[in-house]
Amino acid sequence: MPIQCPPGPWPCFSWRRSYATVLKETTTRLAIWCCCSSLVQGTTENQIIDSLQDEEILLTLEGDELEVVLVKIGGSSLTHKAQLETVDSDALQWFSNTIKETIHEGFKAPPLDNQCEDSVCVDSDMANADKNSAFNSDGSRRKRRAFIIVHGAGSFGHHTAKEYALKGQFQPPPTGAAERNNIIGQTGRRWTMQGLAKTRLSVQTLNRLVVSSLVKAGVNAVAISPCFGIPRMQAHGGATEGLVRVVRDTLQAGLVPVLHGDACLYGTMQAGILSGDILMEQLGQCHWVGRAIFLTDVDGVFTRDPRVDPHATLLKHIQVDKDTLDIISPVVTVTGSSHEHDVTGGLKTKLASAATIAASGTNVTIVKCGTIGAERVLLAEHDDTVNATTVYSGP
Ligand SMILES: Nc1ncnc2c1ncn2[C@@H]1O[C@H](COP(=O)(O)OP(=O)(O)OP(=O)(O)O)[C@@H](O)[C@H]1O
Ligand SMILES: C=C(C)CCOP(=O)(O)O
Repeated sequence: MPIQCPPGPWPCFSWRRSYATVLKETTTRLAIWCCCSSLVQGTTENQIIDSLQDEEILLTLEGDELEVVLVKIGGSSLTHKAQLETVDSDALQWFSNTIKETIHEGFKAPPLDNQCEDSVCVDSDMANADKNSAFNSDGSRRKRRAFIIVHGAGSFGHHTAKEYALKGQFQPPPTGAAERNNIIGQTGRRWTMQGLAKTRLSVQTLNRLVVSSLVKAGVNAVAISPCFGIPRMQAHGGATEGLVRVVRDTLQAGLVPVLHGDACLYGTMQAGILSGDILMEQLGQCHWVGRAIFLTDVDGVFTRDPRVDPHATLLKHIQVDKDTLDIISPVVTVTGSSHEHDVTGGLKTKLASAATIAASGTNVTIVKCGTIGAERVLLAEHDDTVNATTVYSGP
């Protein structure tokens, strides 16, 4: 059968970019092969097909194609940021219930009326052909929602990090002579590592609360602790391949990965803080991630910090340049977090991560946790009437 190329031109800058962009616009493998092969000179058909096989395009579960949604619940919403190690139980409950209501059944515990004996289970709803069909009534393939969850640290981490002078890191660590110049004495090193150990323990305590709440709600969630869990993950990130692989394997098994900002090594003898916003940036650029959402404690991005300037107005759309990552429009002043213990840069870091994700072709929304608007954003049912900020790349 002749292969029909979808009409171009496609916005391709490199093999990777073209691959990712086209994937988000079509789910037809042959069309992808066709577009890419006509644009990437010197790449043979076999190389392209090998590459497609290496990086499986579609994620499916129980026969359904998955729409993978990457969501970060910020520490400002999940905790009372000013009070050491205090969770906001209402926010956590809202989050777990909302995820349960919006996720594909395949990520949930089986219904109570299913019968399982010696690991062999009979699905009580198996008889319902429509419910279990991989296709919609119009013949199109069913797409069901999967979530990758990242959470911030809030008062489980930022307080301790500040006490031990651990900072958010956004660039790779210095190496060679530059690193040797930074080497601190044994006492300094021990103190820093004590800070790392305590900060990590604190945020892992929150992670356990989040995972417990999701599991209690009936969601099959598992903790993935990035530093020391993902080989070579450091305070600035930098282990994207391993991270992506673990997250993907988890989803494919029908489990919801729950990651968190973390305290990590930075170089060989230093420590620093890996913000959940950096994890969002690393995962949000994957070609199989459909959307990214930041749930925070304000309605979205304002012209200025709304906690400082009551006249600040909400920006519903922010356009970023896909090459420079600069904000094209409108004018926005972002400062760090208004919470005094924050060590990872507040909204400034979030917006930089959002710009990078948007430039890779994934739409990003920033919205207030616990609101109807947030529920609509999670369901992809929002429009301009919802108070939220969408970050997208252009022109
Ligand atoms: N232009 C702006 N628009 C909106 N919020 C802003 C702006 N400038 C600064 N902020 C501040 O950013 C804060 C949100 O960032 P913050 O890092 O605290 O969120 P978070 O992701 O929920 O927390 P965490 O980093 O602990 O996970 C808001 O409470 C607000 O005060
Ligand atoms: C302070 C720690 C341990 C992680 C910070 O992650 P963030 O709250 O997502 O910026």
